[in-house]
Amino acid sequence: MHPAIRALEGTLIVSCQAYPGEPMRDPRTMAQVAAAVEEGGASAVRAQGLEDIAQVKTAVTVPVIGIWKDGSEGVFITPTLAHCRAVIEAGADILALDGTLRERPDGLTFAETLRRIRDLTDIPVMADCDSEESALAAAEAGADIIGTTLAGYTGARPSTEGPDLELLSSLVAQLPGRAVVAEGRVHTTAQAAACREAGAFAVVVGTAITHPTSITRWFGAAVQGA
Ligand SMILES: CC(=O)N[C@H](C=O)[C@@H](O)[C@H](O)[C@H](O)COP(=O)(O)O
Repeated sequence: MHPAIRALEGTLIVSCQAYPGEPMRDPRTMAQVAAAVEEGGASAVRAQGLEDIAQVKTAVTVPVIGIWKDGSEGVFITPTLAHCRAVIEAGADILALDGTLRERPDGLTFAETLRRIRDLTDIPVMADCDSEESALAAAEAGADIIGTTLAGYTGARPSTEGPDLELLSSLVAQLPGRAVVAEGRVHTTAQAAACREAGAFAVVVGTAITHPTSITRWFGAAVQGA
């Protein structure tokens, strides 16, 4: 296992993202958020977009997992080899990309994309998967981190209330010694602990830590519903 990945075992990774048109959508803001979660003990941060990656890199000492979301439908998380190259050039320490079996805009498979990335650099790669099939294929192709990031977002798996623990447990059992990371809908500390109990190598939390609009809505609904 890559030493940078080994260091993440048993830790919390925090995703720092703001969405198009939102008040916090500013690379400087995301860099401050990233610095704040580092102070809280995040072992790595996940940043979206080339400017955010570059700014976040200046604000933290922990590894930056870089993605580039292009669009919001189909394959949109670092969807092509060109996006991968740009994320690497922006300074990401770990490259994350769509790890599903869906057709990609440039026609390459995940495995072909990974092979081309390996020709360029040996930085670790995280596959954002949506199912058992895609995760096993990404592992076979040599991804350093297998994430459950897209489970519940592509139709391959139902969207569970919290993290997809069934998928997580199954991957942990089938991929011993590999970094199977829980990501997606981890909204409470209990759910984060449940992911570790299910064998997650590490846990990524985004919305519940770094997206105040969503968190406010959750609390607002609780207050109004009480
Ligand atoms: C499906 C998709 O586009 N997921 C994205 C991936 O980077 C982000 O929007 C999520 O916030 C991230 O995965 C963390 O998940 P959560 O915010 O649920 O803790």
